[in-house]
Amino acid sequence: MKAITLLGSTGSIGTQTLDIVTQYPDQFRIVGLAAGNNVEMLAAQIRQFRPSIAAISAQEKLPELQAAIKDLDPQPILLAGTSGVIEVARYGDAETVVTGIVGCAGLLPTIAAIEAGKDIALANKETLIAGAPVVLPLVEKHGVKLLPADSEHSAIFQCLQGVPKNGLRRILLTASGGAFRDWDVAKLAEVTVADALKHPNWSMGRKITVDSATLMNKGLEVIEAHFLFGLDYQHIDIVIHPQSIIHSLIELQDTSVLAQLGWPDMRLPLLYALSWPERIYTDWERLDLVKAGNLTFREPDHQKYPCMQLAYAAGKAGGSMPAVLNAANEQVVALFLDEKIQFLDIPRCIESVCDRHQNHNSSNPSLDDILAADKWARQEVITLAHKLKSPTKVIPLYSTTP
Ligand SMILES: NC(=O)c1ccc[n+]([C@@H]2O[C@H](COP(=O)([O-])OP(=O)(O)OC[C@H]3O[C@@H](n4cnc5c(N)ncnc54)[C@H](OP(=O)(O)O)[C@@H]3O)[C@@H](O)[C@H]2O)c1
Ligand SMILES: C[C@](O)(CO)[C@H](O)COP(=O)(O)O
Ligand SMILES: [Mn+2]
Repeated sequence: MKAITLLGSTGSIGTQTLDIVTQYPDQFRIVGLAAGNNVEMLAAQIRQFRPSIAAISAQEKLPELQAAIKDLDPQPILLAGTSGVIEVARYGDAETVVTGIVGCAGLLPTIAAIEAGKDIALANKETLIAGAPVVLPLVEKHGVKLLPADSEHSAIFQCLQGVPKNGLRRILLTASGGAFRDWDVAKLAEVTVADALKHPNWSMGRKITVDSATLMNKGLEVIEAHFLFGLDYQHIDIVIHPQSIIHSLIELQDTSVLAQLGWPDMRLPLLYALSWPERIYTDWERLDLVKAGNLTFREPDHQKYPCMQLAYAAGKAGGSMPAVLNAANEQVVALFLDEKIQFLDIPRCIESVCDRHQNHNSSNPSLDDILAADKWARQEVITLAHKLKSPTKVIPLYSTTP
């Protein structure tokens, strides 16, 4: 039985992971849970899965959480704040930590888990995009596995099983095209938050759904693929595939192309990240190609979606630039979701902040450099937002004293 700790248990990735644990109680057990501020759902999860330890990031919610489960015997260790989430990440006999926290808030807990010798089922892409210069050496040093749970990177990882070293020539990342894939570019100036949250194929958290709508999610996934699979950027391509049945493809040195297909269901990549190298039987709906119908493909429109090229440029720049791109995106998406800026301001703000970082890019950033770049980028976006619209709050990433 595999012992798991789940970070971000109350979110889309978190609840789908718990669906898997519920379906396979003989295969998986929960050691730790961590959430942001959804105290009701976290309390219910603690009651159902009886973890040894749990944390809620929102410090002020701890008394409410304690009260909600005070009848449980034995009591789990209950913690709060960033330090509490970090403690959960490193705690006890968990073999694998599923990283379902959204954004770079997942970075410090993921590092703690790696330093505690735990394998990582990586859903939280921002952690790798921003933190790879620190995270990848730690993965190597501690001899842990970094198992992709993002659907495209899981597809690539699945296709790579059995491929000889140096056999990989090119990665083709598929993209649904997001909420506005059939919208005329002229109409993008007037989109609402509700419009952006209407993903055509997947049900996900708010931030990533906006990222899918701007195609920044795909740009981030290009950087994620670079760090996970070691290919340079000119060998990582994007293709629009509206049906989201092919979850990505790899081209081998002999030009053969391998693909992984399935219904758009995040439980499958999550299950594989937890069961690898084994495969677990499921009674889930099996793919029916006739029912799936036509599988179509088209070139990405870089004029309509500048975020992809911004991500390629940041990835190629390397150093602390991916962290700046990611933080600027997190902050500007938060402002968009707060209806403080317009949809088309998203790429404009990100481009401006990345431009201003060019002469300050740290080529081999330390963790402190990455955290500082992240914080700087968020503040820059806030400053820009003042020029675009009314003032707003900085979206805190983390407390700087873990
Ligand atoms: N959803 C998908 O299908 C999908 C697919 C591939 C990759 N991903 C990646 O997986 C990650 C999570 O995405 P999601 O869609 O699951 O997001 P989500 O639904 O918004 O859930 C985010 C989770 O993180 C928690 N959280 C937020 N800030 C936190 C903090 N400072 N400390 C601890 N927990 C915190 C939230 O807690 P509360 O809700 O309690 O505040 C929630 O449990 C993202 O990096 C995303 O890119 C998601
Ligand atoms: C589900 C998914 O893996 C989230 O990253 C997928 O990438 C979302 O679809 P899209 O192709 O980015 O719209
Ligand atoms: Mn994805």
